[in-house]
Amino acid sequence: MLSHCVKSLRHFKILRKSSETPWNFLFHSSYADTPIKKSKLAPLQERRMIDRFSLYAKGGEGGNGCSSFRRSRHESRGKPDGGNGGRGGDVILECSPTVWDFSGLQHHVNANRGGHGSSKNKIGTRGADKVVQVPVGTVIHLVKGEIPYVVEKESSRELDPWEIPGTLSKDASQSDQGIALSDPSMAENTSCSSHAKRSIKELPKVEQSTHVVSPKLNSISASESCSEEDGEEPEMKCNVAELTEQGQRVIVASGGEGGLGNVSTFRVSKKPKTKDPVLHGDKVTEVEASDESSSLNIGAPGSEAVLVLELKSIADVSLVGMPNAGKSTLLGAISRAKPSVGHYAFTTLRPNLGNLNYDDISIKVADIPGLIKGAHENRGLGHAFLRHIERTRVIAYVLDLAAGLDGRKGIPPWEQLRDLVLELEHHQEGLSDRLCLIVANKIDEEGTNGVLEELKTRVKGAPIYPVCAVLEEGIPELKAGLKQLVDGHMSYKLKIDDIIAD
Ligand SMILES: Nc1nc2c(ncn2[C@@H]2O[C@H](COP(=O)(O)OP(=O)(O)OP(=O)(O)O)[C@@H](O)[C@H]2O)c(=O)[nH]1
Repeated sequence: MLSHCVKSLRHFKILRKSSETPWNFLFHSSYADTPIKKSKLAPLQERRMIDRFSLYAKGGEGGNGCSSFRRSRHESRGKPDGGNGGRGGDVILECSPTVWDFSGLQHHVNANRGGHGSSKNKIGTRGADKVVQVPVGTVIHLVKGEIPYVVEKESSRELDPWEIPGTLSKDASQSDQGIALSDPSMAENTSCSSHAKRSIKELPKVEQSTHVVSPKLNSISASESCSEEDGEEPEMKCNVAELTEQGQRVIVASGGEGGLGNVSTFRVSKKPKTKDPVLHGDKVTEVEASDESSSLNIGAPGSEAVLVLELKSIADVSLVGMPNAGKSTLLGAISRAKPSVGHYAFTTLRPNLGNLNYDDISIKVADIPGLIKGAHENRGLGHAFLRHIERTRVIAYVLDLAAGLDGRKGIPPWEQLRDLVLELEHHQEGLSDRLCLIVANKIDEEGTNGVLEELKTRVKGAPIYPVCAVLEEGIPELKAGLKQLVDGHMSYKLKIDDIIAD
């Protein structure tokens, strides 16, 4: 009875403490210096995009083979009947359009180990694969481990040059040569992929409707491309594989083979040495196998890989402009996308995608967060978003016609254009050298007609489309121009010399 009272008193004290805690917590949290962490459920635009991610992947260990003997009245010495261990699971990256960035990923991913073999020649179960969903446009760089191999759907098509990372500045023939092993680094890569192909025969199929092909590789040598961005990763092999289509899969770490059961080892060494057989009913289980067979019956470890995943958006057109130029408003006007719009700079924190539907084709447009002068040196939102422009075919420069009008702090549109082109060139030489057009936005504002006329005299080499994104004026003409550029009926490229700035 006394002990019961003591217990309930303790319980009461605990309750009192816990009932105080929330108040203390609220009190402290409201005056805390540290910023409150944003919930994972915050709207996408409020969260910073994670477009580069390091991942350690380990395939599951193979299960051990079993060593067991079956005895019957006629076979007093017993026949081996231990089954093989099951294969370990693979770590697979799968391309999914429902994933935006790498924020939902874990840095360590281990696949499950295979089941152990058992008596009556039962093979261990195959370890479960770990499937990690990554966004469309994920490029894989390899820090350690083997080059992953792609398990692609039958319907997969050949990639266009702007979709293969690193080939943008090269012409198609160069990249073809690269793939045809003109480059020694490629030879190395391809030897790895052929190794992968060899090992594929031993692996069970991941999906019945799939076939295994070598990864899309390019001819950039690892050290060359990695030294551009991160000095601390000198050994990294860049762009070893990429995921560009929904459902595409890449095995980045494969499971180890299962160990052999004594049914199989018996065939390998015809004289199995057994010690101290222990009788379980009509079955004899070997307590200690010979050294040779014991090494064979242990499951092999899974392969390990250290990867860096990088996201490069895939769109046909990217809207590139200074903050507040009206890119998000424009994306909303030309497509059904509903990006956030604000009258302050850097409303857009991650690229928004929209689909532009025509009778015959659909064009994907990406609204790239605002770039400012020095973006390539990580100013503003930094150079992370310049990467997304690398993977688009057409650039639509969105200029704010009203920015430089009297009494405003902004810069005139021709200077905006020059700064944008220079930023692209600083990030990657030749990045601005692709099909483009100019969107002269905010034509509804007073005094912008004169600015537009001046823009036309100062910029040659690319068509200028005057629009008012908020009122959706000039949108049909712009949509027609974008279509003509994308389907190749129009071809304009802008050079820095085509812009006359002050
Ligand atoms: N007058 C006028 N204002 C516009 C027009 N288009 C956009 N705006 C305004 O310009 C401001 C910025 O628009 P956004 O679409 O957020 O600009 P943004 O380029 O996406 O800006 P960031 O997210 O900073 O890159 C908003 O207040 C819009 O209402 C236009 O055609 N005319």
